[in-house]
Amino acid sequence: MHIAVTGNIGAGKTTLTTMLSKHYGWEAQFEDVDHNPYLEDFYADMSKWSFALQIYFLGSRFRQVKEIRDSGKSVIQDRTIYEDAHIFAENLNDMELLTDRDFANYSSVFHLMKSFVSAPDLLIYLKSDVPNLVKKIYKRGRDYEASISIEYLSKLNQKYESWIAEYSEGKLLVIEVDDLDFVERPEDFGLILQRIETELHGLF
Ligand SMILES: Nc1ncnc2c1ncn2[C@@H]1O[C@H](COP(=O)(O)OP(=O)(O)O)[C@@H](O)[C@H]1O
Ligand SMILES: Nc1ncnc2c1ncn2[C@H]1C[C@H](O)[C@@H](COP(=O)(O)O)O1
Repeated sequence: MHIAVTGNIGAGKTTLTTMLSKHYGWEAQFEDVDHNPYLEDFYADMSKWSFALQIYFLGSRFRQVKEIRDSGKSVIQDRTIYEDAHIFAENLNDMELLTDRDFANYSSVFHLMKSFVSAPDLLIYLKSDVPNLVKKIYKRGRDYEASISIEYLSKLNQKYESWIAEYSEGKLLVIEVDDLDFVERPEDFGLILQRIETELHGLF
């Protein structure tokens, strides 16, 4: 079984992925952030590093998808390959931080990879508004993320909303995280578990 958690920067994906992995005994796959060779440079100069970062994330995410398929285990994945292309790369192109030529080159590699990728059995979208994302990014305190602008987060949120509205690759669960505190309130975490179990009925 393949479960994926999707959502904007700071929505709580890593936190929820960790909690669900412990609760259900699913293997967790996290994003390549701490050892990412481009992320810090990207935030310092997006236009210069956007193509290199996108190719890096695409490769890293494709490797994860392959591992999930080969392992035969139940895996929960923190962010999907779809978001790299449909949210981040597209947004960078819209913002003219990724040239049309580089975006076309990137997209052709992405579409080739996508033909080898199966959608997760369940996609859990953590929906959050920009002020709450800002608070959580600040709380997490990664120095290089201090330069993330409200404009950047808002554009990403718009992309998420459009992409989720059209998502039809598999089961989808939308969780409005701003109304919940699944970290401090066990009853809120319980609500999320209930909704997951309803969606995955028959697969457990
Ligand atoms: N429901 C929540 N309640 C309180 N703090 C949260 C919650 N979800 C996430 N956080 C905190 O917000 C920050 C960002 O969360 P994280 O899981 O890293 O988000 P993401 O992986 O989506 O970027 C972390 O400091 C985390 O502890
Ligand atoms: N494809 C991506 N392009 C640009 N930035 C990305 C991409 N994937 C992840 N990121 C960034 C956003 C955050 O700064 C870190 C970690 O993501 P998070 O949503 O906090 O788990 O990587």
